[in-house]
Parts: sequence; C-alpha cells; structure tokens
Amino acid sequence: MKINKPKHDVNPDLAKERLKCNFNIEEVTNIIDGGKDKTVQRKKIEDIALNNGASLDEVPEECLSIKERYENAVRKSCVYGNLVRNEMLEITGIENFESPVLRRTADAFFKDISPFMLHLGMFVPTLIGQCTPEQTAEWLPKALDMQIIGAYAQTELGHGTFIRGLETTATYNPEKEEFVLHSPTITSYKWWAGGLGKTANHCVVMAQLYTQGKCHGTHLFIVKIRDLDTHMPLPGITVGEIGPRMGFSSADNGFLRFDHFRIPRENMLMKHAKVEKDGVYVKSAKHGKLTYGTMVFIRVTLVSEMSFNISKAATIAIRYSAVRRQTELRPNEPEPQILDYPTQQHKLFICIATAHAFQLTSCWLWNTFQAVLADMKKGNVDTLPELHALSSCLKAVSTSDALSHIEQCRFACGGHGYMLSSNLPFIYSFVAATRTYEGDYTVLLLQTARFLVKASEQAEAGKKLTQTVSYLNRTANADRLNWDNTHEGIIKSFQVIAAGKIGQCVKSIRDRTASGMDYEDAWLMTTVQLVGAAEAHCRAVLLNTYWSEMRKITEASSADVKKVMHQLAVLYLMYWALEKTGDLLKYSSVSKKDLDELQRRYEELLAELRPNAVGLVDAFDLRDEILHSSLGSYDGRVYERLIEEAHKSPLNDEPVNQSFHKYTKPLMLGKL
Ligand SMILES: CCCCC/C=C\C/C=C\C/C=C\C/C=C\C/C=C/C=C/C(=O)SCCNC(=O)CCNC(=O)[C@H](O)C(C)(C)COP(=O)(O)OP(=O)(O)OC[C@H]1O[C@@H](n2cnc3c(N)ncnc32)[C@H](O)[C@@H]1OP(=O)(O)O
Ligand SMILES: Cc1cc2nc3c(=O)[nH]c(=O)nc-3n(C[C@H](O)[C@H](O)[C@H](O)COP(=O)(O)OP(=O)(O)OC[C@H]3O[C@@H](n4cnc5c(N)ncnc54)[C@H](O)[C@@H]3O)c2cc1C
Repeated sequence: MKINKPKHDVNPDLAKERLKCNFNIEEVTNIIDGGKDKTVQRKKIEDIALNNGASLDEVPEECLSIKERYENAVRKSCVYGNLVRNEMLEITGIENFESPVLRRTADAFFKDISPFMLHLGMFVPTLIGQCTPEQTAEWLPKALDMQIIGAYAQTELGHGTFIRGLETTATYNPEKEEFVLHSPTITSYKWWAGGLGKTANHCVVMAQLYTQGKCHGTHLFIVKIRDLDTHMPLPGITVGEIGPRMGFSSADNGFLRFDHFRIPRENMLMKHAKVEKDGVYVKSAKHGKLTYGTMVFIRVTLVSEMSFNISKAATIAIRYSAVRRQTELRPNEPEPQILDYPTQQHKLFICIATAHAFQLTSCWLWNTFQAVLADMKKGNVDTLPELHALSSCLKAVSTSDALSHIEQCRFACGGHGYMLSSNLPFIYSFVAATRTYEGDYTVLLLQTARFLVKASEQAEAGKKLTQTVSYLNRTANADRLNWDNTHEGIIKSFQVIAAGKIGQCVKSIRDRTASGMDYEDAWLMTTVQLVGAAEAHCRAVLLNTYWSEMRKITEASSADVKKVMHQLAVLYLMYWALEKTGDLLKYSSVSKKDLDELQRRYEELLAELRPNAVGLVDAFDLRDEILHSSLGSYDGRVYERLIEEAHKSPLNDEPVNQSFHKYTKPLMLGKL
C-alpha cells in the first residue's frame, strides 16, 4: 500500500514500532474499508479533497473569532460541496451520497463541523424518505446540486425528546390550498437545527397538522425560509443562531419562529400521508411512525460514525504513547515508552477493538436497515419494530462507549491531550453531542426496553422470536448459566444476563401492578432497571455480531491478519466480561477463580497485542490532513509540532500585549 511519504524523518521510536508489526497492514485496511476496491475508491476521493486545498488554514480554526470561524467554514464548505457534487459523487455514485467516505473526507476540511453537514446528513435523506415521486423530482435534484441548502428543524425550545409534544402548527386552508405555519408559544421556537441559523435557505419542519378542524399529529413540511438571491429571511420568518456551545463551533445551529407563514399544499411531504385539495386527510402508511424515518436512518449511520471517531482518537493516543517516554522503572535505565505500561494498554487497546466492533456491527446494521426498507417497499412493516429497537440501543450504546473511550484517549495523552492542537478535545466534544442528538441515551434505551418486554412476554407464551431476541427463547426459563470459559461461552453469558435483566423488569412491573399500581406508574418505577436491561441486550448483540462478523470477514485472510483480528475480538469479549463481573456473578456460575483466570488472560493478551499496536492504528489509514493532530501524525514529530502550533497563537503575534500598558502596569504602579 502506498503510504503518503512523511516530509520529515519519522521519530525513531515510532519507526521501530513499525518494524515490530507482524501482520500485513494493507490487508486490515481493506477489511475496515469493506474491500480492496473500496480502499482504492476512498483514497481517490481523499486525493481530490487534499489536492484542492483541504486542510489549508493559515490560522488554526480555534484561534478565530466566532464570526471568522463560521465564515471560514462556509468558504470551505462551498469548496467541499462543489467537489462533492462535481467529482466525488461521480465516484461513489449519486445513490451513495451518504457514503461514510464523503463524511470522512469532510474532516480534511473541518476540524470541527461544516455548517452544510445537515444539508447532506439530514435534509437530503428526509427528501428521499418522505417525498412522493413528484416531490422527489421537484426537490431532490436541486438539493443534491446545492441550488437549495436545507436544514432539519424538528426540535423546539420546549421539546426535543417528546415529538408528539411539538407545538408548531401547520393549519390547512382549502380556499387558498395553503398551510399556515405558526409558532404559538415561546417554547414552540424551533431550536438547535444544524445550519438553520445563517446557512440554510430551506428547511424541513416537523409540525402538528390541522385540517378540517382536527389535529392529525406531527407531519413534515418543506419550507423556504430565505430569499434565494438576497438570502434575507422571508416575511413571517424569524431566524437566527442559538449561540456558542460546547462543540459544533463552526456551524450555525439555529432558531426559527413562524408568524402565520404560508406555504403551498404541495410542500407537505406526502409519501406516508396527504391532505387533499379540499382538506381531507388521507393516511397511506401502514405504520404510525414512518415520518420518524430520517431519525432511524441517522441512528443507523451513527454506529459507523462512532467507529471512525474512536479510530481517530486511538491513532492519536497510540502513536503519541509510542513517542512519549516517562518515569524511570529501574535506576539508570531509559524511561520506557508510555505504551509499555499495561495500564496505558488497558486504556487504549480496547479503543482499537471497539472501532472494529462498531465498524463490523454498523455494516451488519446497515444491511438489516436495507432489508427492512425492501420489506416496506413491498408493504410489509413487520420488521420495523425490531429495527427501531436495534438502531435505538446501538445508537445509544455506541455513542456512549465512544465518548468514554475517547476521554480515555485524552487521559492517555496527559496534559498534551488537553491541547486543541491534539484534536482530542474536538473529537470529544463532537461525540459528546451524539449521545444526546438523534435521541437521548436514556430515552432510546427505554424504546428498546419496550420491545424487549414485549418479546420476553412472547417468549414466555412459547412464541418464536425474531433473530436479535431469539436468545430469549432459549434462556427464558434459565436460572443461572453454567459458566463456560470459551468465547462462545462469554457471548452466551451476556445473553443470559440480558434475559435475566429483562425477566426481572417484567417481574417488577407485574409485582407493582399486582399491588395496585397502574401500568404507566409500574413502568416508570422500573425504568432504571429497564435502561440496564436494554444496555445488557445491546452488549449481547454487539459481542455476538462482532465475533461472528469478524470470523466471517477474515475467512480468506492471511494467518497473521486472522490472528490479530481474532486477538482484538477476544480482547473485546474479555474486557466486557471483566467490566460486568457483578452481572456475571449474579446470572452465571462463574467463580472467583474463573474471574482471576480471565483477568490473567486479559493481561497476557494486552502484552501479545503490544508489538502490533502502532501497526493496528496505521491500518485505520487516517492521513495527517484528516487527523489534524500535533500528537498523532504519522511521523511522530510530537514536540516539534506542539511548538509550531504554540507559535500560531494570536497572542504570540507581538512580544508585549497592549493589556500590559492599559491594565497591568497601572495596577503594578498603584495607578488603577
Ligand atoms: C457539503 C458539505 C457536507 C459535509 C458533510 C458530508 C457528509 C454528511 C453525511 C452524513 C452526516 C452524518 C451525520 C450527521 C447527523 C447529525 C448531526 C446532528 C444533528 C442532529 C439532529 C437531530 O437531533 S434531529 C432531532 C432528533 N430527535 C429525536 O431523535 C427525538 C427522540 N424522540 C423520539 O424518537 C420519539 O419521540 C420517541 C421514540 C422517544 C417517542 O415517540 P412517540 O411518538 O411518543 O412514540 P411512543 O413512545 O408513543 O411510541 C409509540 C410506538 O412507536 C414506536 N416508535 C417510536 N419511534 C419509532 C420509530 N422511529 N420507528 C418505528 N417505531 C417507532 C414505539 O416503539 C412504540 O411502539 P410500541 O407501541 O409497539 O411499543
Ligand atoms: C449538537 C446538537 C445538534 C442538534 N441538531 C439538531 C437538528 O439538526 N435538528 C433538530 O431538530 N434537533 C437537533 N438537536 C436536538 C436534539 O435532537 C435534542 O436535543 C435531543 O433529541 C434531546 O432532546 P432534549 O434536548 O429535549 O432533551 P430532554 O428530552 O429535555 O432531555 C433532558 C433529560 O431528560 C431525560 N428524559 C427526557 N424524557 C425522558 C423520558 N421519557 N424518560 C426518562 N428520561 C427522560 C433525558 O434522559 C435527559 O437526561 C441537536 C442537539 C444537539 C446537542
């Protein structure tokens, strides 16, 4: 594989690490990309970005003012957007506009986020999923060609989670064949939508539909909010930016208020329901929640997005740990590389394994999603509840795990990990938002729990369950599993833990209703356990999927690649078994001796993976221009880069800052 040649000599410690690597790095890269041809395609697309000025910021993004950051991000988004529509989509195929490669290449332009991200990320998918064929023909080509720029305005100041509680109204007027959009209260302001504040000229709006005097619940509408020529907000629209946040600093998350704003009837997205000219409401969907489709789509894609973010953080922290030396172990011996500390390996190797676990699971989930879409095209919506349960818990757990692993990567880099130039704070704050947006962690796990409780009751009644919960058929009446210290044994024990926790939830709800509580209160009182049960189910799915997909995908691999991929998957199983010893003790016959043995094997495995650590992150093949890290570059020039970045601070533009003469000196002289 052609590695982009570093401009400088590689740090000697890092160079030695690469010599130790005992597997073919390119083979692993191909596995991660989904095949050799996909690697070639990714590199071609990255080359387009890198040959067209990506990454060329004279002043680092973080040193700019809020306005400058936004303006710089728009400038780069336009260059990038133009490349996407003219060159990159030609390579991926227009139908693959959501390809992770495009998203990843965007990182070559933006350390933080593009104000256009939600245009491709949510606006376009909503048009694809929610329009009639006529509406698709009208809007989609314009959106893909970026003649219009859109946002997804669902959340309001008062409601994000509870969509049915949204207050924006869309009232149909049959005389004018128009909907009147209105924000009746302060809490009905649309709030948060990415790109809405200053960038978008259109948005998709979720509003309560009223026709013939009746409310039919939330529906989606496409709304032009700004003049295409002047970009001024249209009369009846109040729109702006919501203010600085923890991350997302180069984007313009927006607010939006409607004052009796009129849109044509045809602007209701009518794939699943429509309002006839005379105001009659007609529902064609066989499932009540199809207007939530964009959220399901994004939840599915977020699992791969989490893999990408963990792989960035792991690459930075592992390369840095190979360069960094700290603390004498024995007098007069050289200080070891911090990567030699098992505690450091414990923080970091699980990140490599998790990136693989999420990548393989995301491909499997994507295929499941496609199969459900195909079913729905044929009018069968039976598989949707399982997809909703699966995408909800995988979104929740993958974003939450990614966040804590990325934080560990930052800890693993000590003080330098706190520097924005390391890129770890950017990655962390980007991922922190993912735990909340597209459905809060707890809320989504409770959605999965609803499905699991029903499935458990069906298993109890002897019904055959669908694939991801079929373990409940086998374990419904199992009490404690006989511990079996094999890989399959660990996976089975996680299924038994999940089944046990779900069963305990069902029992708690029944006990509470039997003692006179109504079902809603009994459910509410059990929600702490229900969240735990849904998380346990998700762990069982992740372990099982990672293990079986890894074995499938490495069937034709070389022996060394097979070995290292196998080691990572075993590490993942053992890590989680050791994290959940309390549950194992509760639901299986595992003994203290078994757990001690597991711990010993885990520590040995860390040592076995140690020589391949740098090779494994090199296999993620994240070019320096995408990684943006003073600590994680391919050449390992950590200290030189930290100094170079320090010199870029605007505070170093002059030797004495004017504040000295204005404030400090008068203070020193007692003249304030
Ligand atoms: C040019 C440059 C570009 C550069 C970029 C390049 C490329 C870009 C490409 C990709 C980008 C990738 C990512 C970017 C993405 C995002 C960035 C950030 C933006 C974030 C956006 C948002 O956050 S949008 C807002 C999201 N909001 C939510 O997720 C709200 C969460 N709440 C809910 O989903 C629901 O309200 C609920 C599920 C909690 C409850 O809903 P409710 O209607 O009240 O339902 P009930 O509880 O009554 O349930 C009834 C039954 O319905 C079932 N159900 C619920 N939801 C669904 C569903 N979605 N599908 C199927 N079924 C569902 C529920 O389970 C109940 O079933 P039962 O009755 O059978 O139990
Ligand atoms: C960076 C970012 C970008 C975003 N982009 C967009 C966008 O482009 N478009 C858009 O429409 N929205 C967007 N959002 C909004 C996002 O979707 C919501 O913030 C999210 O869905 C959570 O809703 P909320 O803020 O109302 O939180 P709340 O629901 O108020 O949650 C607050 C707390 O209450 C708890 N809680 C709430 N309901 C329940 C319940 N039923 N049971 C138990 N606990 C509960 C939660 O667990 C949480 O701890 C964005 C948000 C962020 C942070």
